[in-house]
Amino acid sequence: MADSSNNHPKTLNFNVGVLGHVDSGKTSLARALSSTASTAAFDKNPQSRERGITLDLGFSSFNVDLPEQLREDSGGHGYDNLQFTLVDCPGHASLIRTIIGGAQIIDLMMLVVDVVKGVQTQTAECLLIGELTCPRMVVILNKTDLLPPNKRQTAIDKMTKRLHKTLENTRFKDCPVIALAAKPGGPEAPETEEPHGVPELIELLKSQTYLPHRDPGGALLMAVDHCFSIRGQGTVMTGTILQGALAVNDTVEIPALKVTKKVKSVQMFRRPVAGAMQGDRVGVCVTQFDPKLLERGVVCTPGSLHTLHAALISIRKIGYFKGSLATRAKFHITVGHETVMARVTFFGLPPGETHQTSTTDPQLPTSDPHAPEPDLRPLDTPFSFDREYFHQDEYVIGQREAGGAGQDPEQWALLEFERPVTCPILCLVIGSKLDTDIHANACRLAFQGRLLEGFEEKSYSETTLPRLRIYKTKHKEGQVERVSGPPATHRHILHPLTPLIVCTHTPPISLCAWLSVLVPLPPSLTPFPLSFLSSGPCLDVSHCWWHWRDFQGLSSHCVCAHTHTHTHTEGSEVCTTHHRGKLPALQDTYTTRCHRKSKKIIKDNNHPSHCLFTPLSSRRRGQYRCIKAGTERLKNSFYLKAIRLINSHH
Ligand SMILES: Nc1nc2c(ncn2[C@@H]2O[C@H](COP(=O)(O)OP(=O)(O)OP(=O)(O)O)[C@@H](O)[C@H]2O)c(=O)[nH]1
Repeated sequence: MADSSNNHPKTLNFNVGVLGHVDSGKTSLARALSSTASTAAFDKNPQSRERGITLDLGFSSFNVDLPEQLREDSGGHGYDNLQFTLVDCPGHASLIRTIIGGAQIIDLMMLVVDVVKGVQTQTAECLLIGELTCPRMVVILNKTDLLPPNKRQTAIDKMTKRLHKTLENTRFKDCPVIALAAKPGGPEAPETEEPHGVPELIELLKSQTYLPHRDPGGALLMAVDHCFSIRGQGTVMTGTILQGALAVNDTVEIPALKVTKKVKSVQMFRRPVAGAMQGDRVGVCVTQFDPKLLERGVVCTPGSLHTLHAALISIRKIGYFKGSLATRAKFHITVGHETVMARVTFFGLPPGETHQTSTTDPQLPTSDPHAPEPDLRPLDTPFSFDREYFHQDEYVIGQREAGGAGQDPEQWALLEFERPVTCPILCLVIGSKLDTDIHANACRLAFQGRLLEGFEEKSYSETTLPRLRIYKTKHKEGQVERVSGPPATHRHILHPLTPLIVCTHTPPISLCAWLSVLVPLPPSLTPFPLSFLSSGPCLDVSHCWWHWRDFQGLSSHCVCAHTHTHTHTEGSEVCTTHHRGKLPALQDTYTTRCHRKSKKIIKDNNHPSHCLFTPLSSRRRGQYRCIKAGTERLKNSFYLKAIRLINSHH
């Protein structure tokens, strides 16, 4: 929001992110550009902080005349001048955590490249972050003073060409590249040494500006990057308004601490204002709040943010990531303004199905209507609890060689956070492997996505998660042991000739699946009609979530089938109940087999599970190892049952 006071000119704030590899000269560049450097940006002296409401380290600004295109473009806004707020991003691993919050309000990115070293690992990562968050970019080739004067221009031209080639397949194709020296002579040079090429850069930046999308509507969301107290006034939180608006006397919430505070005053670059809106950098003064409680975080309209234990996101792999994206792997997830570890489960549409993708979701933020559209296709992908999804052991990559469009199929992921995170719905999510060696020359950013659904309850896995219907395909084969008539309980619903086929070599979970092999004998043994199989009378598929597909064949020797089953335990529970209650024949077969196998293990000293059957020293609790011992293997129903059997037979 522009300055509300009539005494001051109306200023348009334009946020410029300064990103690049470590030591490429980002801070030097921000320093060279900033005429109105805030005290917090370049002067860490606490006394200077107390002089007024200042901004956090890394934020500085400078004002210029309103460029021509904004005069024409500004419609009824009537801005008088333009303020560039520079967001100088840190290097190293902390970059990703810090920048994603800030990057969501960056209107333009300056990618700083050391002209001698060229594109380095982190340059590429910054480029990716820019692609995800920012519509425009300018590349700065810094440290040109290090090039020998006679070869300088040739080297700059060569590097510019290489960069254009690198950017060819990104949204920043044909973006401007400018060469300069932010601090000629390096650290040893005197402070008086003038930077080279800065006026040209300012002109270039002015030419690249556009009227950014600023909307005061909706709930307030402000990213706080610094918090400190001013004696006699209160506590000041400085940050950027990411969404909505803020005014003096508003009540705001600090969701991480679950407290609400009244806004006493608001300042923008040391000038008091009545209010501010999306895109503005502000200092917000509240009373009776200990600044030590909040270093970084968010402030919002009370009740507008949610604390999530898990979330469903749309997902797209970042092409440069070389590692695997496997289900159950852990990633660093940056969601909103927090980074937390989470376990990821991938899922997609059932094979052969495609989604109706909406490419114009009105809720998705777009900063610049004139900017080239990024490929947000998978991120827009709607999700519904009403349909079934297909479990994926890993992220599926599009088949480029097979003549396909080359795009990855639409897919989603379930994120289960290690600790709860507070964030808005539909916010950007970035998954990364921040523990990868920073010198490994590998991209640490693994995937991007958009948060579609959040699970706020701690017990989400029992309450809301079962609504998510993901199925797996299983292929099982078993020998037909015996074909007999149906059990008495089923006689009234089955054809008198219905056989019961008992199969061997089926582990407990699939034993449940084999219950479905209670089918009437077909006139000829193969093939089975699908519709008939999926509505088999043995199991009520609508309740137990077992379906049968592609029944491949049945003979007196071999049964072969594909099943798909939901991954939740509820499905198997129901099946087990069926199994125990209604099919004694199968139950007996399994019991006999368990007993036989456990005796074999007891005799075999070398069997890996032999130790589980060691007699206990305490005779009170049974003869063999306590079944509640809790090892991973004992959770398997075979061992539970086998030990119970052995104990009871003793
Ligand atoms: N010769 C020369 N040295 C430069 C130039 N710009 C920056 N430097 C030097 O490069 C080093 C790194 O500069 P910084 O501005 O701190 O780099 P940075 O990218 O902000 O570093 P991080 O924030 O730690 O990633 C310093 O020693 C600077 O003096 C330049 O134009 N020429």
